[in-house]
Amino acid sequence: MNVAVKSAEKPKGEHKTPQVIKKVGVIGAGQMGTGIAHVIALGGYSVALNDLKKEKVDESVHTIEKFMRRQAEKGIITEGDVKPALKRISYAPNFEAFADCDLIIEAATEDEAIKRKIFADLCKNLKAGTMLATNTSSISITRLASTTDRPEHFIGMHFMNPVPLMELVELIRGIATDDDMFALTRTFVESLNKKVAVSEDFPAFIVNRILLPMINEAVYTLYEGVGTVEAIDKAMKLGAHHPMGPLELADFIGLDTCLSVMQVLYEGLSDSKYRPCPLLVKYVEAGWLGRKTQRGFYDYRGEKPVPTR
Ligand SMILES: CC(=O)CC(=O)SCCNC(=O)CCNC(=O)[C@H](O)C(C)(C)COP(=O)(O)OP(=O)(O)OC[C@H]1O[C@@H](n2cnc3c(N)ncnc32)[C@H](O)[C@@H]1OP(=O)(O)O
Ligand SMILES: NC(=O)C1=CN([C@@H]2O[C@H](COP(=O)(O)OP(=O)(O)OC[C@H]3O[C@@H](n4cnc5c(N)ncnc54)[C@H](OP(=O)(O)O)[C@@H]3O)[C@@H](O)[C@H]2O)C=CC1
Repeated sequence: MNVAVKSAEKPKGEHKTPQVIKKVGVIGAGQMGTGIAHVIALGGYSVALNDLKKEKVDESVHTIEKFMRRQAEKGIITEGDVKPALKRISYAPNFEAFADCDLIIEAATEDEAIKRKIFADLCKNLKAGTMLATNTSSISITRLASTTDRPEHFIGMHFMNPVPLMELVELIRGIATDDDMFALTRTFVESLNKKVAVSEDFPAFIVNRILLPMINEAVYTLYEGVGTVEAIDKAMKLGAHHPMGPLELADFIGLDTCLSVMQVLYEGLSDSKYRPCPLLVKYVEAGWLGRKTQRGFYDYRGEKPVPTR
């Protein structure tokens, strides 16, 4: 489905918001870029998926196919939806491949330097009306927008993990994001059957301002010996009805991402309550990043996950 909204006539020379989104570029084929490409392709849009290595994109498309077939088996989508959706996903070997995109969603590593470099390199390859979005969990939209030639057409579009199952997308306007852009991206997100929550552009927005300090507190609970990994996750699943324990969730998100978000909160709000737990730092420094490296608070290399502490 292509999304169109009436956009007010722009004075000549300004970047004109395109009135129709047909093709979307996605930068980063990790767990989030993979999920974002999945739902956008199913939404009827063409998707150009880029990562540093082609193998990552190949792996991503394989994962998308696996989960789409599962969704079809369960009747969430039809068998007939799968092939056309997969056909709409192409490999973007470089940013030139985004020249005909109407929207680019950046979903690379949660590292401001990486994101700034991506946006600085990206814009010269794009047509005037192409809009930009970032899936960042926490970093200032206003600051990232300032690295581009189109801050008025830049927005935070924060999908939740796992993207195909989570209904929410947080929309975060930078100080310059214009009304047309906001309206168009809201319509686009809703065309993916997602629900929007609007956050102001402050560190970690709404979800992660609340969720990540809870996860960090769970790591402190482990660090101080209040409970074991197993006890902490069991307590919160059975005691607070969380679908995943906080440490299991941290492994699912990625401990590097969790640490990055806590650092953004700590630096951005200058409050010691956001100090990342030293044990979280240790796990990241060890390269034990959770599911994506097969080891974090749990070891995933065997039959079932085994606590590592
Ligand atoms: C840093 C940030 O910004 C962090 C954020 O994203 S904030 C949001 C963080 N995320 C959460 O809090 C998620 C918490 N966890 C949950 O809600 C649930 O455990 C869950 C939705 C992830 C899984 O649901 P579940 O009921 O436990 O069952 P589960 O079996 O794991 O998955 C249900 C189905 O979804 C499918 N599924 C799982 N992951 C999938 C994926 N990535 N893509 C597509 N389908 C998927 C599976 O196929 C599964 O079906 P089958 O088992 O029949 O194949
Ligand atoms: N994980 C989560 O639960 C959620 C994460 N987010 C956000 O989404 C973004 C991605 O997170 P996630 O998918 O978990 O991270 P991953 O580490 O799973 O994936 C990031 C991908 O981006 C690639 N990458 C790094 N630099 C570049 C570049 N310059 N150009 C293209 N690709 C690049 C990485 O490659 P390589 O590994 O080779 O460096 C990796 O494949 C982050 O901003 C994160 O905060 C948002 C919601 C939830």
